[in-house]
Amino acid sequence: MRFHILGLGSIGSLLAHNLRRVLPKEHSITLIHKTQNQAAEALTRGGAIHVENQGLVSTTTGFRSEVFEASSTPSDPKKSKRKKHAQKLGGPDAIESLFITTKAHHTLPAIRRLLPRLSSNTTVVLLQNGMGIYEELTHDIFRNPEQRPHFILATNTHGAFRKGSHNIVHAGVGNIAFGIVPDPLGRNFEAGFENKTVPRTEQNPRISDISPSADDPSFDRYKSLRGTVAAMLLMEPLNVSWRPIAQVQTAMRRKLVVNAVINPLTALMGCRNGGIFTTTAARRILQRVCQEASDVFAAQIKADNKTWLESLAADGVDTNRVPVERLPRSLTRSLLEDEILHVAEVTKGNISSMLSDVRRGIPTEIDYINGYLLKLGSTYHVDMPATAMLLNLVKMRSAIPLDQML
Ligand SMILES: CC(C)(CO)C(=O)C(=O)O
Repeated sequence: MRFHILGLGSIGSLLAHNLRRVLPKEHSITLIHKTQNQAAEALTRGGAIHVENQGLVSTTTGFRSEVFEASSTPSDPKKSKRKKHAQKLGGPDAIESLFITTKAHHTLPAIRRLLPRLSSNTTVVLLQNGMGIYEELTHDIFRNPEQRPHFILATNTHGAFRKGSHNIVHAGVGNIAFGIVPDPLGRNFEAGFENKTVPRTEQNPRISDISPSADDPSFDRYKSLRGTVAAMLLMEPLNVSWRPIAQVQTAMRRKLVVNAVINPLTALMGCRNGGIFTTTAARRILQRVCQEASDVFAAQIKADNKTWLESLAADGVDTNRVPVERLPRSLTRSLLEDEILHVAEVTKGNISSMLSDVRRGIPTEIDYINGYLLKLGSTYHVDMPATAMLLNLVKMRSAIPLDQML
């Protein structure tokens, strides 16, 4: 199979390295570089990725490389026509499995440029900070559910940073949890989790629920999904697990709130993650944002329940006995606070991604973090003044140079 990785920051490179270690050589892994310069630079280093973990360095080679700028410009109609043709034939330009680890705001433009190479047989894995990217993709690009690629949503707690362009330090070993977005054609990928014939502890996901075998008449449609899930589960050093999509969404919401507090505060204060919660003032902000986030998640769940119960009632079901979803305990204010304090402690030496973006003068992911929460707030009529204040301050921090020594 052919795997492509878009976004070669620390997490993208860590992923590429671990994939290369577990996949036999006949499966190609292509690193999509942003510029010719970056690709050339990688080549001078033999195309290798070095990962340091507790002082031990391991190296992988054998990657293919592509340049995003040159190979994917949609303004060349001839090229794009060729690619469409190649893709129809399952040719070398078609992308089978695409891991996206770029900044959230780069996703849409990147997907637009790769579009001629994607089809409903492709699998796209979104492994990024922030939320709302999948919703934007389906709203703006993949409007027809039957023609969209398979999507895997993943959340990551590994800590890694770059020490030079292809040297990555795997500083904090965490985990990656992923779930598969339900199939528009109705195949139940999560049947294994719901198997009532075995005890709860044995209700595990099964690759065969994606596609039983090569005899499956729809094998081509699900081949890349099957291959991508299998490859992800092989990456043991990254502690990858396949979970029900609802659980992954809860994990993503928790991570979102972590990022909605730690990232803006560190970017505004210019301190490491461990430096923020040393004052009661910071703890007050922490409590407010967690309360707002918890309230908005509860309002969203309540509204979803209402819509669902109304549709059941319209079908004549007695909805008084139907069990409804409740706010998971892990999304209550106090557990969100505990999680944020824990993450700040275990990543105390980190420079957050938002502080790093502000320092480099590049756009932050604030619109996909606090901005996503605020969109939920306006949809479900929940006031979120502390979340909004952090968003506005980060926008100011990006726009106005600090320490002007007036
Ligand atoms: C968890 C945290 C805050 C670690 O630095 C992070 O995800 C980030 O910096 O974006």
